Amino acid sequence: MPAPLKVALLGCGVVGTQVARRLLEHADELASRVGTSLELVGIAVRNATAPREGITGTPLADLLTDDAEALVDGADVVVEVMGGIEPARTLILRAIEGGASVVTANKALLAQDGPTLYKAADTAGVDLYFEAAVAGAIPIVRPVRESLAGDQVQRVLGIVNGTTNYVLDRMATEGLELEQAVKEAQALGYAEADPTADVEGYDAAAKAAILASLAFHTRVSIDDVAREGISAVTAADVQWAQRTGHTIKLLAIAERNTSDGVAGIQVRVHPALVPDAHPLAGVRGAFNAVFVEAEAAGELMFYGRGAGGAPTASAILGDLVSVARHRVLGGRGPVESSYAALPVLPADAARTRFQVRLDVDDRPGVLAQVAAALAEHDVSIEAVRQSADGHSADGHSADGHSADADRRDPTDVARLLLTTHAAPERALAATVAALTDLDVVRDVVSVLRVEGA
Ligand SMILES: NC(=O)c1ccc[n+]([C@@H]2O[C@H](COP(=O)([O-])OP(=O)(O)OC[C@H]3O[C@@H](n4cnc5c(N)ncnc54)[C@H](O)[C@@H]3O)[C@@H](O)[C@H]2O)c1
Ligand SMILES: N[C@@H](CCO)C(=O)O
Ligand code: NA
Repeated sequence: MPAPLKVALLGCGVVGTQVARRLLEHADELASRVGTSLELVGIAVRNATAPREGITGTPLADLLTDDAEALVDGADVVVEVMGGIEPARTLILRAIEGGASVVTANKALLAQDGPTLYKAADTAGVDLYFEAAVAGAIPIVRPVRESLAGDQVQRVLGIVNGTTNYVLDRMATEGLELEQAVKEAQALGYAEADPTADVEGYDAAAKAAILASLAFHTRVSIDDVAREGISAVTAADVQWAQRTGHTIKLLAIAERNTSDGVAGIQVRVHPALVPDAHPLAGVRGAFNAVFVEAEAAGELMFYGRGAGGAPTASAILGDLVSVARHRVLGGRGPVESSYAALPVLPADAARTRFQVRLDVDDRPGVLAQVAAALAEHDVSIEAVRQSADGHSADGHSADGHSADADRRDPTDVARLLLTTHAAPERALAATVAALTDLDVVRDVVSVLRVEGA
């Protein structure tokens, strides 16, 4: 057998602990798969003497060090699971320049500065692998980067944040308001104490940028992603979605599109109504799924656990075996593919269907005025549903935050639910402004995009 490969682990938190344990527990099998043994030479942490569950009292404790730089120097493979931009970026670049291959789970860094890492890896002739950075355990980076390398991806629709999927699922199944569901997610350890990165869609936007770069052979950074989180989604939105045969999901969307004659791509993250018949609607709890539409392959769906120590470690160790095999047998994995350099089109040019809920005066001619406002902006109505007095059939208030409407005589209020045909986002924004200005419209209660239809 060739000489053992020296593996340096940066970070020993949720993911790092599981990577270290599995490296130790499955050492013999991993050696057989790689063609030589993987020797964990050290684990860099902030405080090497602090007690750690799963590490203290095991042989792994002796490997802890707070000198990450010294650990990186001399390693054959560096596994970065510390997270954050710095010092992760500097350490990864140091590893690459020293000739080590790198495996990272760091979506934030890749979405902000991926090209710098790719370029360094290319110059040094080493591998940069990152399966764990998108949708944890689910193989999606490799399928898009390799299995679909001969196809033309048209669209990627992903549920790539487990925390928000759990929150929306609890709102749908238990009728919880967002705040209660987020508290539950925190109690279960899905959401952080500060849930902003998940709830406001930043985590999903980083993953969307990475997926879009791979799918469309184009550099896409997190700054190119139009982002809207789930903080405005109410229990009433979720109930109305259910009544119309939809489920609300936070989607990461990357698609080919044309705007003003320019062919490019659009990348966005926002809550959307997904028809119950679509496979993404059935993704429950904290699970993730990525739905890919490709020219020749057709529709594909990748499903599984997008987070958690052991599932994420599975993706890391798969990458580790791959890059280690390259060091044993020669050769390299894929390098950055950004030849297409497609323009990232403005977010307001995206074409989608919309569902708009309105409280209007319940009297003759109102529907005609509403329809005229849509027609004026070239937005075509697919369906209209009306319920009198703003209350749902089951007798509960269907809105919950329209204080103005509640103060008026409820008998002269009608709730309209309009579904549009596909329309450009900017036309819809203009339509909503026009509807808000109409005297007969009391409140535009919610506007939600419909995807996957
Ligand atoms: N937790 C998940 O389910 C999950 C899923 C997919 C990807 N990821 C990614 O994996 C990475 C790690 O996530 P985690 O949940 O294990 O994080 P964590 O906070 O549990 O662990 C981070 C570890 O890195 C160490 N660390 C941080 N800064 C350091 C520094 N400056 N010097 C030395 N050590 C330092 C900490 O001591 C800790 O051991 C992140 O990039 C995250 O986005 C996590
Ligand atoms: N916080 C992420 C997991 C790490 O990407 C999620 O909820 O899916
Ligand atoms: Na993955």
